[in-house]
Amino acid sequence: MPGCPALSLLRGFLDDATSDSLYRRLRQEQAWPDNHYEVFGRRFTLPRLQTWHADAGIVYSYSDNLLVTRPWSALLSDLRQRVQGRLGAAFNAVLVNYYRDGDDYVGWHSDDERELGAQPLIASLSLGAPREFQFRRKGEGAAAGSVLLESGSLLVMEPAFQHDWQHCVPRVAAGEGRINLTFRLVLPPLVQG
Ligand SMILES: O=C(O)CCC(=O)C(=O)O
Ligand SMILES: [Fe+2]
Repeated sequence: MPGCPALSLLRGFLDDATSDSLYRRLRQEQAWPDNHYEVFGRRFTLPRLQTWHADAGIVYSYSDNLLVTRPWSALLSDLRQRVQGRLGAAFNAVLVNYYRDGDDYVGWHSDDERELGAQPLIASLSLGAPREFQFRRKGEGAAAGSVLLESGSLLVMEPAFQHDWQHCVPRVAAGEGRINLTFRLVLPPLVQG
């Protein structure tokens, strides 16, 4: 992708009708939790709704601190199959983000928790309203570039992306609802580096 060799975008990974119906079903079926959390005795509000689903036995510090691990629904399993089939990669967990409107966002971060290992491949499926995804090199202040994530697109974050770059989905005026699913492979404790 222009501006970032560690990102590639598969536009139209799912067609519009499929993406639209998946967005509606997920929005209804996910049993979204409240976005107020207490971590280490401090309350905070997450600026979006989230659910975390993983294979049995998977332990992830991020989810431990914040989220209950849920099983895979039939719908989520089906999406995992499709993404795995397309990329020829295995995933054992998915973080589902629901941006209710343009006020919901995710700030600058890398998905570089140690449970993902040194070479984390992360596949990110977007459904619903398009949102801008920005990226910058670690240690730099300004975005180096951005990409519009449209419904049905699959953004592939190559391993180097989490190592060298940060990303965010900023607030936007008058934005509509969007759901994003990031498929991850959480490594068992013994092989964490
Ligand atoms: O919503 C997106 O496109 C990105 C979500 C994200 O960065 C994450 O879940 O770690
Ligand atoms: Fe992320």
